[in-house]
Amino acid sequence: MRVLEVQSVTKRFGGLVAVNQVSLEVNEGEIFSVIGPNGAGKTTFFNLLTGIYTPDEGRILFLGRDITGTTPDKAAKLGIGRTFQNIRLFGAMTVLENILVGRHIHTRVPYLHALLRTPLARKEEKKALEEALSLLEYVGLLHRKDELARNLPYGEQRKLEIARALALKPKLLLLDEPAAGMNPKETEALQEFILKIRSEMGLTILLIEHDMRLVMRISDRIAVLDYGSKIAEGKPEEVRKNPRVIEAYLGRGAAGGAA
Ligand SMILES: Nc1ncnc2c1ncn2[C@@H]1O[C@H](COP(=O)(O)OP(=O)(O)OP(=O)(O)O)[C@@H](O)[C@H]1O
Repeated sequence: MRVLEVQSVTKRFGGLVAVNQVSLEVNEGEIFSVIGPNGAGKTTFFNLLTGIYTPDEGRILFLGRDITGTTPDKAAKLGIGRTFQNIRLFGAMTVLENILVGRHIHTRVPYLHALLRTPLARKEEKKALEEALSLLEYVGLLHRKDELARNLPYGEQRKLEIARALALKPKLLLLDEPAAGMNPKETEALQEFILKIRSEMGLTILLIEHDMRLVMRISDRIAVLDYGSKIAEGKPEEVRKNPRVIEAYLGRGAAGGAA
């Protein structure tokens, strides 16, 4: 089944074409990576998928449904979860509270019930709490549940951010540079974690990542953006050997970043 179908999507910022007629399809269960030198348009592309930006041209279909120009809230409700390049946790809230915040859109208690703390509201709250605790246990952060998010080691903050996205029960998970700032050991653990949630939670994953080792190991397919345009797509081995991809990276020199 096709989870995501992007048809010739373009996004301009004034005279700059940040995403230029990009098309791609992602199938159920795939780990699909979007790579490219700095400024290639990767994050803008994610922002188009999650309704932060509306494309100037093109269409986006999610599970066959046209979601072009959706809002971030609706995208989340439909089943698109994401994490951000710069960790966006609520630092002054506990680990558990961060998960509960992520989950609230699935709580179906009418406002008045919540306000009056009716039995229905209390039942929903209990369910939310149980689910949050079991998610924390699943990702290995249960022992941290009462700690403030900002006091967690970096690798665990990243994990918590992913867990918060998982609390929305997404079908498609967008990870924007999850390995950024991680040491090799943390990156390896992250790799195992992504593979685990993909298979055990039946997720489809779209990944932006600069760590080429991780990308090459984990991806089923890769699309390469350069100056907003897709210049290559294929299996890791095909992309690695593609002369246009090599040129795009080498052309930017060492300052252009590794991905
Ligand atoms: N809100 C915005 N307004 C104007 N220009 C923007 C905006 N967001 C992104 N851009 C520009 O669009 C281009 C693509 O940026 P984007 O952040 O999508 O690239 P990226 O591939 O994610 O880069 P990086 O790997 O450095 O995160 C860049 O030239 C950037 O400066």
